[in-house]
Amino acid sequence: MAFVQIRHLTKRYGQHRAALDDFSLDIAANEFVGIMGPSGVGKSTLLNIIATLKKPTSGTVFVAGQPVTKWRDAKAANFRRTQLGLMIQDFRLLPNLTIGDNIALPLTLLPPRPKDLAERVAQVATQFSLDPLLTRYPHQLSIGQQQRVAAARAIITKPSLILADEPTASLDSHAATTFLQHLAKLHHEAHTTTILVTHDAFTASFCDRIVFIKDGRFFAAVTSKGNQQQFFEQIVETAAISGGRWRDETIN
Ligand SMILES: Nc1ncnc2c1ncn2[C@@H]1O[C@H](COP(=O)(O)OP(=O)(O)OP(=O)(O)O)[C@@H](O)[C@H]1O
Repeated sequence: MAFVQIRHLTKRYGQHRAALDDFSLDIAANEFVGIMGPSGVGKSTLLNIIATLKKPTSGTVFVAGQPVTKWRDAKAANFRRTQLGLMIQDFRLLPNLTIGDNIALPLTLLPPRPKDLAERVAQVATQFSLDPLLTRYPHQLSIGQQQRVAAARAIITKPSLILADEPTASLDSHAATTFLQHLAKLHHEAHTTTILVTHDAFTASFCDRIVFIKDGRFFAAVTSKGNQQQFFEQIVETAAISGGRWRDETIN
């Protein structure tokens, strides 16, 4: 059984055309899937529904066989806290906490405080090359470093599912590459399942499979055969035939 089963999802905002229109997809355990498509086709809506932050108009998302989109608030909140690692563009570190304390936050907000907290902070800091920065404060870090702190914070709970929405959008190409290398390495070491939304073909080339959405529906999928450059070219070609209004930097 697929780890994430997306079944006939439709989402309407008011009277507008459906943002998602009977969208279905299976994602295997330990798969690293990218969701791509032109602006406004429903990518963020899809991720927010999987994250239980938005309710679908109809359809269901199952995670590990559980109908998470049917759950009420408290159960959904518990799912987000214990199972999900959310990486979003607007990551908000707390300015008055050190980097170490920011990373530890998901484990210190509610008691009990894990006995191995320091080890866990050290471990995720190493995964994102943040070891020398743990006693600094957010304003002393570059945006790329801050984004890696947010990623470390997202994975310290050992989530089974990582959802990332344009996590490299505010980074320059060097910082974005570093971030994606860390994410891909983490993905393969920790055996998580990752769904990443992006409009950028280079970012997408770090994934195992790319699913293209068009007008709220499945359009196409391409799978990596191991060569990142070839996969990148395949992604660019599929993006080009999918049409729509892509952001400028997608296909260059
Ligand atoms: N809260 C909302 N209220 C009304 N319409 C919305 C809302 N959120 C999204 N939409 C509309 O739903 C459609 C899909 O939006 P969504 O943000 O999911 O697309 P996207 O593919 O992530 O776009 P982008 O790449 O530009 O971020 C768009 O037409 C958008 O205007």
